[in-house]
Amino acid sequence: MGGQSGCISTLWTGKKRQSGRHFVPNLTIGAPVVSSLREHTEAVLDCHLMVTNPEDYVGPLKDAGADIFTFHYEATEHAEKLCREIKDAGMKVGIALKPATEPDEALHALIDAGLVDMMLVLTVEPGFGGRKFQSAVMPKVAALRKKYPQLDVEVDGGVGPATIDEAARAGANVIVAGTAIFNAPDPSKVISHLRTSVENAA
Ligand SMILES: O=C(CO)[C@@H](O)[C@H](O)COP(=O)(O)O
Repeated sequence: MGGQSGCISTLWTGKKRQSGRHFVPNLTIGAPVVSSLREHTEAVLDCHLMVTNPEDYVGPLKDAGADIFTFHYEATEHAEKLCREIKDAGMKVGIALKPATEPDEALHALIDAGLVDMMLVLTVEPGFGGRKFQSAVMPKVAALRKKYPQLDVEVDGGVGPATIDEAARAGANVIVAGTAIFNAPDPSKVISHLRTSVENAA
């Protein structure tokens, strides 16, 4: 979505990494799957880590070929150090916020310092696909877009044809969608719909 910033509108079918360690109740994929995917695609591998100690995964995901390492702001006491480690490893930094987490002064300082490439605003409680989009989170998206026109702002959770316009109007330029795409009779049609909505909101 160009929006105020001219950001390139894109729709990444990012790889979700919901490895356990108690941040979310379910285990899904890990670095070995990312590494296998890397061998077959040039696509952006945007790895959203829903893990308790994200610091432990910088090396494994770097070695696996991840492009974006997105960790949960709630899952570490050392966000600045982790941002620097991710960048030193040659990956982009994403910071994810659960619906109830608002950006605080420390997070704004990280973004202002240029340590954050993307903010992931979850519109569902993390862990499982197919949950209902929480419109109440949109003001957080809009505030981030207003304050940081150049920043990639990603929305994830319950995004589909019925909710994409709301997310795009709020300022999201990176969209994560699972159920809406994988359950669709024609997934490519849904992807085009999502991409068009983001581009039109620019
Ligand atoms: O994994 C999460 C959040 O933890 C899900 O939000 C998926 O990333 C997308 O799922 P859908 O809501 O699009 O089915």
